[in-house]
Amino acid sequence: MKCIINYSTSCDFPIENLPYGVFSTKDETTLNKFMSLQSKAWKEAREKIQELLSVNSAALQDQNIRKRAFTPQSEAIMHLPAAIGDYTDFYSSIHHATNVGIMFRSKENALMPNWYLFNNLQTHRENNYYCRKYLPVGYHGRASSVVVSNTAIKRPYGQTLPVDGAAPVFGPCKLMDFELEMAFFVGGLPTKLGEPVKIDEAQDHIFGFVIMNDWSARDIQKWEYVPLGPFTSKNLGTSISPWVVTTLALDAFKVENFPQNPPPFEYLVHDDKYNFDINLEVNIIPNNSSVSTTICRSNYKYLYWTAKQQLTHHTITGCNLNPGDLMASGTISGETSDSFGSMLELSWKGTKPIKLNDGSDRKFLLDGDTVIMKAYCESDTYRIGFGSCVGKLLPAN
Ligand SMILES: O=C(O)/C=C/C(=O)CC(=O)CC(=O)O
Ligand SMILES: [Ca+2]
Ligand SMILES: [Mg+2]
Repeated sequence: MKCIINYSTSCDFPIENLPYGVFSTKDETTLNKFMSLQSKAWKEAREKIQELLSVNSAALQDQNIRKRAFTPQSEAIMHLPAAIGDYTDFYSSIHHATNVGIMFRSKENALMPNWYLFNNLQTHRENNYYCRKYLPVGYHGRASSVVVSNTAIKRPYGQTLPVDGAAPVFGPCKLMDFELEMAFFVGGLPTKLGEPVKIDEAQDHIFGFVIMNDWSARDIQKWEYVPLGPFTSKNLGTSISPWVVTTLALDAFKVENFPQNPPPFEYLVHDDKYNFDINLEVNIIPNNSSVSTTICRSNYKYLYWTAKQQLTHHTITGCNLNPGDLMASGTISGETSDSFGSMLELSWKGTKPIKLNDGSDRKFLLDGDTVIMKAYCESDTYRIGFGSCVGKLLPAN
């Protein structure tokens, strides 16, 4: 496909991508209505826009029409792509779940039996194909605190337990972290309460993906999470990138699913590929510095559970979905230490400081740090980028 607009091969948004977003010079305030159309309409819109943008199309040859049709990116102020009614965060990377479990609990109790049932004392890495993994663990997050990229995040106050067995203290979070995630927007007609979405229909409700930073206050989390899971440690702000890259654009980058052998319960089984080869990276720029350091390189394909399985499991009890709902993958860590998707794991609870290119080091985030997450797929001929998800950490009040 050749586009009417010139761009370099490293451009995130070629004609094969066509992400959707909302910016303030337009009348459209959210994409919920468009997301609520059914998947054949998403396909039709994409094909029409691709046709209009291709070099052979007559429609945009007229300079006046072009002026009306395009807004320079520099003049557009990006907003959240949708009014997010509900937001859920999964926990679908087995590497992340194991690492956090070891640090929050112990090696023996790292994963709960619902995530992973140990058959013997082997680790999951030795025993990966022989043990049972039951369900995509998740928690209902706080939709009101999801913000668009470039919104600053304030270090929160909270209760923490500095010494096991001693009394908790109240003060600013000392172990501020990011979580490298991707999230998908739910699309299609709203579903009805009491009517689960079948695994074969799940793809019709997955509109497209964004990059997500689930900012996490680790010391607050460790004290508060038992037994209902994370609460205030995760509602201080969750950042997403503004452009929703459609599942149609990602189709060319499908790869094998993570092996699930023996298979999960029938309602979660699907044979088709629904995993994506999306390169992910996290960069940190310290306060008053221009020196960026890439501290993590990971990939969406390391996730154990697919987005279809997440969505189907979410609705198995009859929970209803609305277009514009957001479902996040959970932190995406690979097996190797350079692919861990959080500071908690990269610095192994602060025991292994991370060297930055400006000479400083980090155990957790410092005030003024800017966290920049990027995601892209690459083929020989083009690149499907997600842009970036950026946030600066401000000091506590
Ligand atoms: O208690 C634990 O094992 C950890 C829970 C989380 O950190 C929740 C979370 O946000 C999951 C994730 O991003 O993978
Ligand atoms: Ca998370
Ligand atoms: Mg959050």
